[in-house]
Amino acid sequence: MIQRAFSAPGKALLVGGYLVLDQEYESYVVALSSRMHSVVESKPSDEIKVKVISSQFNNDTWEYSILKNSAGNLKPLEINGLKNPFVEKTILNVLNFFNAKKSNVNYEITIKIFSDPGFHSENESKVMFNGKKKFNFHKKTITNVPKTGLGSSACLVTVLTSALVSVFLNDFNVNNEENLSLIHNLAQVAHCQAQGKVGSGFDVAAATFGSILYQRFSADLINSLPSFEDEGINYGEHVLNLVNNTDWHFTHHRIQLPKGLRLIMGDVNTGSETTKLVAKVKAWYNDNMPESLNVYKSINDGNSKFISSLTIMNELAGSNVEEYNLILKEIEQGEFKHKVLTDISESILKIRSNFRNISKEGSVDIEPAVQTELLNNVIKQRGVLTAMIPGAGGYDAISIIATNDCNIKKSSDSSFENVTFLDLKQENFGLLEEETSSYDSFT
Ligand SMILES: Nc1ncnc2c1ncn2[C@@H]1O[C@H](COP(=O)(O)OP(=O)(O)O)[C@@H](O)[C@H]1O
Ligand SMILES: C[C@@](O)(CCOP(=O)(O)OP(=O)(O)O)CC(=O)O
Repeated sequence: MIQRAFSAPGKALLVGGYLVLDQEYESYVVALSSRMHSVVESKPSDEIKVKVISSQFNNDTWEYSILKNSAGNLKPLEINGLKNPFVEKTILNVLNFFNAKKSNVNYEITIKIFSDPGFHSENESKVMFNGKKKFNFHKKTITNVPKTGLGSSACLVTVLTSALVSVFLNDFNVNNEENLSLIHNLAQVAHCQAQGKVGSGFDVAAATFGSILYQRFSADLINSLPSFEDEGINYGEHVLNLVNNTDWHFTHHRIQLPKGLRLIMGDVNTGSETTKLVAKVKAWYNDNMPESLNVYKSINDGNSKFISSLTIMNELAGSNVEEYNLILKEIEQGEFKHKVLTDISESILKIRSNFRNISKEGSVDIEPAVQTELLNNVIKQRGVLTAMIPGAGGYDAISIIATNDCNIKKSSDSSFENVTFLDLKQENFGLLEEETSSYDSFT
């Protein structure tokens, strides 16, 4: 019996919301310290069986036997009729990929999934700690526990893909770029199919590669895959070709917040539906061409200035410690004189004001008035460099970049009453291999 374990981080899109859906624009994606985990056990067998257990959610279990159709494709069938499209599409793509590679896929595989507290509401959950890791156990099934918006499905698909790949690829190594790219490509395909749409994929990219500057792949890559059910199609061959032999032309440059700064995430708790927001913004964009293109260009100018200013800060932290410490002091004192600080703060204000215009013109709550008021109060606090609504915006969350010593979390300001500051930090790395013993005693 072989055992291995993997983990992948959640995400926050600090700049690049909506624009990242277009291949032309660059976005700044931060990986977060909340991780999803998979622990995989496998043994050779006469038939393929895959069991996925998510014991934190009322012992949710999905058990698949595999059917071979007339074209030789492998189709997972949940034996109790239970549905988890993310699990099913992951199994389907990984199995058919390795089947097309002529690898032996005859294994009995059991994968346990664990998810760090940040992904779901902690209400009514019971905390279990085994001395190494802490997980919340809920009385409800996964679909009935409210999410916080860190991208649970992308992390699930990424760690599940890694668990399965590690069974079929003996020397699978998360530090090998080629292996990482295999996980990324397979996970993007499965995630898009399970979601029923091709999003920008920044969440799967962050789960795999960590904090990155991200520019998307072309949606056509995934849209051009034939349907699994198409007659006479060898689906695995197509996946193999797409995943292994196609250049995806996407960017994932590693980034890191400048030294002395940290990310604070505030959960606002009401929630918004990304799909509806995206549909409204697309409608606004198309109805308002060519002015809408100018608005996007203006947002992109803000995004680029934000990104290049953080690069300048990172460089200064290495090359001129004295000047850098003065910059940090200016943030602490709330008096921005250095150009890099005024550039960062102005770039985010510019992005926000453009999104407020889109919100008004397109009747879409990207930065609703309550969030504007909240962010305006946040950026007045000492130690705060800037703050924004991450991702699609709406009523979900706010992100704050602040100094390590900033104590906004302890502020008694009544405008922060409805904000829950999450116990999270920025994380550099994406997919990691973990010690299997870290999960001992969790069932
Ligand atoms: N810990 C988990 N165990 C099993 N399935 C999970 C887990 N976390 C997420 N999922 C799957 O992902 C789905 C949520 O995906 P989605 O609605 O896209 O939310 P998110 O924005 O968090 O990715 C769940 O309904 C379930 O199918
Ligand atoms: C609008 C977007 O560009 C960003 C959405 O970011 P969120 O972090 O809000 O995402 P979800 O987890 O999917 O709700 C859509 C996209 O890039 O797919």
